[in-house]
Amino acid sequence: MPVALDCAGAESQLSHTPLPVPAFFREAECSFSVKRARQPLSYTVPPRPRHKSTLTVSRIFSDRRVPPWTRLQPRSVSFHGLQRQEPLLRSRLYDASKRELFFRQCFQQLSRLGRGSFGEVYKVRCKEDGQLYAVKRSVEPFRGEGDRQRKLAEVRKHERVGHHPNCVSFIQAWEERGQLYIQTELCPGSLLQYCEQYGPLPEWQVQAFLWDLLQGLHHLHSRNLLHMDVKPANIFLSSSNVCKLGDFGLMLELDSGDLSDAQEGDPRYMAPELLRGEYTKAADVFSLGLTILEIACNMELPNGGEGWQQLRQGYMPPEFTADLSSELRTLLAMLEPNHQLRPSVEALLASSLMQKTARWRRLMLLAQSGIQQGISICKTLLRFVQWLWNTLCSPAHWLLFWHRNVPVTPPHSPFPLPLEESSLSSGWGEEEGEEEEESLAEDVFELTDTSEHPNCIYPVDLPSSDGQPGSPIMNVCQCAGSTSTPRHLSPHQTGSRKNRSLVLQDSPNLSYIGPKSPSSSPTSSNSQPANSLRRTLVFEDDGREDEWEAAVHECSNQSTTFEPKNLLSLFEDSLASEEKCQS
Ligand SMILES: Nc1ncnc2c1ncn2[C@@H]1O[C@H](COP(=O)(O)OP(=O)(O)OP(=O)(O)O)[C@@H](O)[C@H]1O
Ligand SMILES: [Mg+2]
Ligand SMILES: [Mg+2]
Repeated sequence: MPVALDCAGAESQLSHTPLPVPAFFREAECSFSVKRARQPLSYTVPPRPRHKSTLTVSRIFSDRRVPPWTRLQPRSVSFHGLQRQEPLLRSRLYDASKRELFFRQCFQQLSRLGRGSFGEVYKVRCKEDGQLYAVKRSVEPFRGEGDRQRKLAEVRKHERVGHHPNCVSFIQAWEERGQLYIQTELCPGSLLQYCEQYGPLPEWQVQAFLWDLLQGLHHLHSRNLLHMDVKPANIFLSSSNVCKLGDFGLMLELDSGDLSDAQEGDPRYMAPELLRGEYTKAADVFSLGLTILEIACNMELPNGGEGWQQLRQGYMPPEFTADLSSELRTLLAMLEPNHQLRPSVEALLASSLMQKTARWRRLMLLAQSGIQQGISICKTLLRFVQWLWNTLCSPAHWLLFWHRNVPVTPPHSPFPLPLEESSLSSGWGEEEGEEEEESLAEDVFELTDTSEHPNCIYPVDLPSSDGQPGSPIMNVCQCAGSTSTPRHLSPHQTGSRKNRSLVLQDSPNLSYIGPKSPSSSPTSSNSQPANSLRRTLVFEDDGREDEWEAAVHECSNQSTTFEPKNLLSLFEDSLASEEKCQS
């Protein structure tokens, strides 16, 4: 029969077609993957806040009223007390008559730490107290009052958090020319960066971090606050490796009763019930559970799809979790799909594993702080001894120097020089020098540090008696805004403070015109007054002595720790004494 034949033909055709294999839930493990080396962890920028009420812009009937946020003076932003205060920001370093921003007048910008959806974060040094801080500055000026209020809300939330060792501390906030600045404690890095460097983390460290974070969450939850964006990028590490919750931009205040502005954080860490609009403390517990799974198992968390669904249905891929201890796996009940059955922060802290961790973690932190204090005491003592040595030895050195009437130059001197390298830094000691070195490499701001002038030339050492070219004569560093920039700075000269200091003779742009070459004997330059040493340098290509003079003058005026004139006069005196000796 034709029909039967047709059917048979169709059947034979179909038999060659591969049948689709049903993808069973448990077999879809390929949705999970191990983190790829050097690929940033699950860092994604959360969605931008919804813009509900941007001001209407009419070109015909423009609103001529000046919005309050464009007021020139910086205003403190604080929500403490019943009424929002808006006093003028004060600092003894701030001069309102200058056009320069408060941020620039009172802080030295060292580097950019990161950028989020709200703003850019800078590592800064407060010029008033000399301490390092992080300052988050909103990228765009306020678009209107609604936008401004939304941004200012982060300040209110941060203020509500208060101080806790496991939360990033808020210092102050202010607005100026339509931009918001939030100054917080500086943390050396985030958990995201730490895992990129050291991941996968050993279990003892995961347990320690979990305990820290539970402490931080307990503090928030006890104040009816939901973080809503717990993830490695928003967890910061202190210098003693204590985890701190940060970035409170999406935080929800449960007692405010208004959850209309609630936003979900990063979808990778999002609790399933948030899709249904159920905002509870359990959502933070779920995000923390995923964070722990990620850092303990080196697992790339899915952004969506099958793997995303599985993790929210109580399935944990055994090939990732097999190596975890049974105690930690029990704590991963944080990933319970039903938020009502999910353990609370208090229950987790009461677990035997966390109780055990609490004991040794407290001891470890105590020991760490003891060691740190010991080190800082040793450093202070060392500095004191160094200072004592310099004070006691320097006069002896100079007495010897005068007695022998021999022009001993600093590089050949058997005594330590009173002028140390640190005196060229901004004056915050050795560690700070190192910090700046690291930060300047990725600087994004115009540097406003007056003690450091790129492109300015400082005499730092006297030429050696033999006038060998190896003797350091000048220290050249880069200067913002100066026209005297050496044009062909090699990358290693621009890279760091130490590398930016280079011997003048090696500079392609500078040469001697007075004592023609560095190898000429010092006696030949005796007739030249020491002050004219300044004039012995010109830029080879265009000989802009005036600009150079001006730059040197400006730098020597602004530098507080370094006095080139003293050294030059010393040099002059030594030459004179040598001349006398020879005659
Ligand atoms: N206190 C701090 N110490 C050190 N680095 C910080 C600090 N605060 C922020 N950062 C860095 O800046 C980045 C962005 O900061 P933050 O997450 O607070 O900004 P955001 O604009 O709110 O970002 P998001 O898009 O996550 O909301 C962080 O990922 C981190 O690298
Ligand atoms: Mg963030
Ligand atoms: Mg944020």
